[in-house]
Amino acid sequence: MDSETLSTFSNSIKNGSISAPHPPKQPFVIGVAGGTASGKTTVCNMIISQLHDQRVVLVNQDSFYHSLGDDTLAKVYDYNFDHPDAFNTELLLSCMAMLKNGRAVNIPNYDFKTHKRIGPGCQVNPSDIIILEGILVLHDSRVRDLMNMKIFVDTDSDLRLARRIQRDTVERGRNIQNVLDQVVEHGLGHLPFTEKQITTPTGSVYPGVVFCKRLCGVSVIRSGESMENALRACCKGIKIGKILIHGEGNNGRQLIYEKLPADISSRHVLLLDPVLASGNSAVKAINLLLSKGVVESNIIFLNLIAAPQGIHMVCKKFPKLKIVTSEIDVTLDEDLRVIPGMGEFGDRYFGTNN
Ligand SMILES: O=P(O)(O)OC[C@H]1O[C@H](OP(=O)(O)OP(=O)(O)O)[C@H](O)[C@@H]1O
Ligand SMILES: O=c1cc[nH]c(=O)[nH]1
Repeated sequence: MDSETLSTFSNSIKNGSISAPHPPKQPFVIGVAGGTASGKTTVCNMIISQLHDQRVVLVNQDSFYHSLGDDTLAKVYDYNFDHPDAFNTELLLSCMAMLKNGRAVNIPNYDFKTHKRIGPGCQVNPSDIIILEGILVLHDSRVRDLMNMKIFVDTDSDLRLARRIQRDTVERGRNIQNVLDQVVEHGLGHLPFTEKQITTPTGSVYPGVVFCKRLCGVSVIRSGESMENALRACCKGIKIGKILIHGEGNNGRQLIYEKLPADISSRHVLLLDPVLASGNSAVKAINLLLSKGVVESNIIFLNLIAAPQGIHMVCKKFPKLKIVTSEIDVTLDEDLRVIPGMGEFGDRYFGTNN
C-alpha cells in the first residue's frame, strides 16, 4: 500500500466514508496478513502514522503462539511455526471480542528465543481502530469476520527469505546451522526438476520432485565444510568434492588441494563457501571447476555472507553462474574482512577462535 492510498484510507475513516457501526461505537478492525518477513510491520506503522489523531492499537498474532513443551523444544527445528495449529486462536478470538466490545484486555507476551509465553502479558486498552497483524490472520473465518478491512502484504519470496534469515539469526537466537539449511534448500530450488509421484509403503501416493540433472557439491575447505551436512540432509548420498585455497596477502590465492568427482563436467555443482569477501577465493574455485569442464550456468554458489565487492567480481567474471546468499553486507575493510560480517567464520564455526 503506498502512502497516497494510506492517506486516502485514513481520511475515509476520519470523515466517515468508511464507517464503523454506531451506536454503540465499535472499533474499526484492520487485518494485515502476509508471509514471514513480507513487511507487515512496516505497513502497520504506515497506517498508524496516518491515523495520528485516532486511538489505534496493534495486536500481533505472534503473541498468541502456543508455548512449547519440553518434548517439542527438543526438536524445535522440526516444529512448523507457520501452521495455523501453532497459534492459540481461541485465545486470540476472545481477546479480540473484548477489545471490539470496548474492554481492556491482557495480551500474552511470547518470547521467540525460548518459544514460551513469559511474564504477566501486557494490558491493551480499547481503541477506535484495532490492527491485527500476522502471517495467518486471514486463515480462520471467525477471525476474518471480525475485520472491517483486510490487507495482504505481497512480497517477493527471495526478499522474504533473505530478511527472515537475517531476523531469525540476529533477533530470534536461531542457530547458524538452521540458516545454512535454509540457504542450501533455497539453492536446490534453482535446479531443474520434474514432478514424480511416489507410492509410500502404506499405499498412499505422495507427489514429490526429482532433479533432472546429476548433482554434486564442492566445498571450499574449511568453512565450506560447514554446509555439507545441510546438503547431505537434502540429497542423500550426494558426492562432495573438496578444494583447498591458500590466501596470500590481499590478492594472491593459491590452489593447494583438490579432489573432485571424476565426472564433474556432466554435473550441476553446488559450490559451498559461507563467506564471499573480495571474491578472490571464489574466482579461484570457479576457474578450477570450469577447467574441469563444468558448465558455468550449471554452478550455483551457496553462501551466507557476501560483500558487494565479492558479488561484483564473481558476477562480472561469471555472468551465467547463480549466487544464493542469505545476506549482502555493507563493505570490506582494508584487510578484506566483511563489514559488519561475522568475523572469522571458520574459527567461530569450528571453535578454534581464542
Ligand atoms: O572472498 P575472499 O576475500 O577470498 O575471502 C573469502 C574466503 O575467506 C574465508 O576462508 P578463510 O580464508 O577465512 O579460511 P577458513 O575457511 O579456513 O577459515 C571464506 O571461507 C572464503 O573461502
Ligand atoms: O570477513 C571475512 C573474510 C574472510 N573470511 C572470513 O571468515 N570472514
